[in-house]
Amino acid sequence: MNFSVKPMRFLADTLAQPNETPAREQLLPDGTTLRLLDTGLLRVSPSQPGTHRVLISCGIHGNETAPMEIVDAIVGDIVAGELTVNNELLIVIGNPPAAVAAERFIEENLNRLFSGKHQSSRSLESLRAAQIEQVTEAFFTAGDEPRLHYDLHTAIRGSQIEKFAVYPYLHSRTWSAPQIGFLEQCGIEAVLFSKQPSGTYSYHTSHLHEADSFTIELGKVRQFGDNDMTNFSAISAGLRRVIAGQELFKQTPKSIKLFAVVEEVIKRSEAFQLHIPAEAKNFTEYPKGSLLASDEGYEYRTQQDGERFVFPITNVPPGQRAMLVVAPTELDPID
Ligand SMILES: O=C(O)CCC(=O)N[C@@H](CCC(=O)O)C(=O)O
Ligand SMILES: [Zn+2]
Repeated sequence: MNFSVKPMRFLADTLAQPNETPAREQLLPDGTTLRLLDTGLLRVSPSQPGTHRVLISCGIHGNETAPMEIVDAIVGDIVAGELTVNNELLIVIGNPPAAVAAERFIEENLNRLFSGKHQSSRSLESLRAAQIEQVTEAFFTAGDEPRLHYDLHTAIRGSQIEKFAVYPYLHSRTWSAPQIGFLEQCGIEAVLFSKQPSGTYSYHTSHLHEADSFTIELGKVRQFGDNDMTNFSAISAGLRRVIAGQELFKQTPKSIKLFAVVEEVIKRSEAFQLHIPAEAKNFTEYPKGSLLASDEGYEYRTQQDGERFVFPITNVPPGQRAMLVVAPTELDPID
């Protein structure tokens, strides 16, 4: 272990050595310890135990740069002594080689490989998913505090609702009104409730570790340096409150929009087609009976007025999700 006093530059160091960053440790004057476990995997421990164990991840898709810049600014402030850490923290930059290549992934989509789905291949992303699962398990099982996971992303398309969260499928657990209230304070305008298990990182931590977990979409994908960081002040401030132990999760949701996923459209074959304009934005609304997607022996037509599409994509292997269809839901998270 290298105990060098050279201050950590988390994102720059990660991108400089995306396949192998030497482990190192840095002790701050207030007793906080930063331990770089491996490339893009940083554990931060306060000198006193906190109330929560907090996982913040970004760069699960390498071209989603704004989340990495948000997280890097947070780490920079911790290192500079400008943000006090009062909760155990794990920070993950998911796919550094893809970030260097400015690509969503190198061999396959990392965010389809969690919950053991990485076992069926030996791709770079499969090995990384296995490593991230191990580090996550060690982090969450090291204490009994409630577990939180915010997985930050940006979207391929523009969106009528720019900032939204995906609540992973909860099985028999119920959603957390204080968490949705917190997300609303962070500038998140809508929450989508998933209806089935998936290979995403947020589903993995939610299901296996019973964390309050979310995929958080913060706007459109842009290159490093092209992000308007003022656009992320509410989420940055919220995450900083959580890290500093100042967030009490007392806020109930007020006007955040809620959507249920009514259909997860899977690409079945190379005949798969989307029937939506290339420039149409996420959350575009369609009347009942509209054809949104077709494939061999399959059509998806909207089942009710007001259904909207999210994350449409044709360029995925057969068997993978090609689109979500969502509809406003009556669920009242304040109950
Ligand atoms: O814009 C897109 O099409 C994809 C943006 C993105 O990466 N979204 C996540 C959502 C994960 C979830 O459903 O929780 C993904 O597709 O992995
Ligand atoms: Zn993403």
